[in-house]
Amino acid sequence: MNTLLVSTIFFFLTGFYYSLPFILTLIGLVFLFVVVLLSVLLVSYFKELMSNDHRPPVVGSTLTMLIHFNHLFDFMALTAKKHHTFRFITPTHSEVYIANPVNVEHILKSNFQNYTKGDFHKLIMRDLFGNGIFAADGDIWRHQRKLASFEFSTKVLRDFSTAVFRSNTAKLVKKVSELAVNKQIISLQDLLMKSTLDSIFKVGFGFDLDTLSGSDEVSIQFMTAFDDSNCIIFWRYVDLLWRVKRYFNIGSEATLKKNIRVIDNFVYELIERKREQMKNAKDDRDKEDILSRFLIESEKNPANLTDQYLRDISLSFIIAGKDTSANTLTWFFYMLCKHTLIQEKLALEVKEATGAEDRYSINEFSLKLTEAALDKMHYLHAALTETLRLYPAVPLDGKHSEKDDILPDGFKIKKGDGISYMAYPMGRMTYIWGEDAEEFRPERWLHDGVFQPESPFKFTAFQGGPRICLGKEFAYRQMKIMAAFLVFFFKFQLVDESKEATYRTMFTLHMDKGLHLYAFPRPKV
Ligand code: HEM
Repeated sequence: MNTLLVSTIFFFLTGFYYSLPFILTLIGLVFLFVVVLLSVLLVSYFKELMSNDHRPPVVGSTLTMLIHFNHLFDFMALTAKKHHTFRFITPTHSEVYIANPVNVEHILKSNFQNYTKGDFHKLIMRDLFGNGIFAADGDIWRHQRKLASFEFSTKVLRDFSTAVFRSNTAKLVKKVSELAVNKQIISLQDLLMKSTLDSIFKVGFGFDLDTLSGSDEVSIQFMTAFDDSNCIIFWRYVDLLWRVKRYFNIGSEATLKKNIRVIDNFVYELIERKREQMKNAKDDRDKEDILSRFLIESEKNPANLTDQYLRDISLSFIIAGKDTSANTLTWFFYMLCKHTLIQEKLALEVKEATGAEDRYSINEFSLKLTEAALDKMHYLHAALTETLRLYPAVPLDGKHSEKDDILPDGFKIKKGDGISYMAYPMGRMTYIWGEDAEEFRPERWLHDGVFQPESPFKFTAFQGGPRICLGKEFAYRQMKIMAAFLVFFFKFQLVDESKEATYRTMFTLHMDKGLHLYAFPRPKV
């Protein structure tokens, strides 16, 4: 395609093939095409703008989102304080945003069948996610949901993943310890991302990646390509020209294509390696990792579980398991540095629940961090949940309306509208959480010291209804193990206490430029 473009420009510039009248006619035709296209878009824009018969108020267009892109979730929060339901107009349809829990329950549960991922989201996500569960509807979604639900409910996976979390967190503690002893700055988000990637690889695919040690160049390349793709794919929501750029393979789309090649090579090789490993160990087929189980399934049903489909499923697990938990823990430690009393309270709870003594080594502590001890840590559970209320790992979540509908608050939804519930803004609404909505206060989740869950349509970090997150329990277990280890061994302090952290706008709530801390080993007696 690039060759065609270059030769066309060359011919234009040299006039080698075309005469002047021909070129002028061609330019005229292109101009006419652009004018017709713009007119069609403008007409549909104004038609949408005028259709305010019980339609949610219009607060802007794609251009508004583009202008506020770098602080998009805060801009949405500010808008949601004025309007609980509102919309933006894009050249092709309206994008409705909702913050009212009753509306959220309606789209996620009561009228679930009307609110799908839809072609608009699927088209944007397809290059990275393919037919993976995050970008799937209907039978494809049901198939993966069924397979994955079964996996997540097995005791084998539970025991195996707990062991993996413990051993990978022990490695993380050693790494932080080395940096702390030398009084070096710790880039915690980076370390957390590497540690959760190592864990999801072991649990998902049965391989040791060890990105934490930084020795595996290929996996670091994969991780970078993956993070950048996540950003570029999200950028497509405000980039009206992404399809043109993709067609001509230029700009961000050319970068995305390169990144996806890196990702694909990595994942296909992984599938191949796993197949080889399983062939060589025919008698040992009772594997704990998720990919082995999907591969066994694919042998029974090769037409349905192709390599491409296995790639899509595998990638969905990586994105689900890596970014969400690591990002949440990053904001959690940021909050602990801002609220040192809470940090101390947590360290005390971990000590009491495990019965561990200050002088314990990493291995001794690990043995004490049993399931029963984790279950006793209500304050830790509340602090992680409070982090997710204010900094949900998935800050906005988009659906598509299949038919005309009316929301419980009376606003009309048209067939083809996009509709997103806003987890990040919702955490900041006084009409949902009370006057102290913007304060970090784990106590709001406790009654007599016992954690009290909230409705998933009010606390939307894990979504709700039939598509509620499948990894919720898995994620809490991992985050509790990692947090308990780290607060038991270290006290954390921000390198620059005057700076307010912010996010990089993408699918997951990634802290912009990372989290830089000092860690001080807790005194050993
Ligand atoms: C703090 C951690 C996590 C948060 C906040 C979180 C949040 C979410 C959210 C908001 C969704 C809905 C996404 C959508 O449909 O657009 C989701 C779906 C999902 N999550 Fe999680 N997640 C977390 C961790 C995990 C982990 C560790 C796993 C698995 C290893 C996981 C597996 C899944 C799967 C498979 C779905 C798709 C469910 C479906 O569409 O039926 N999640 N998660």
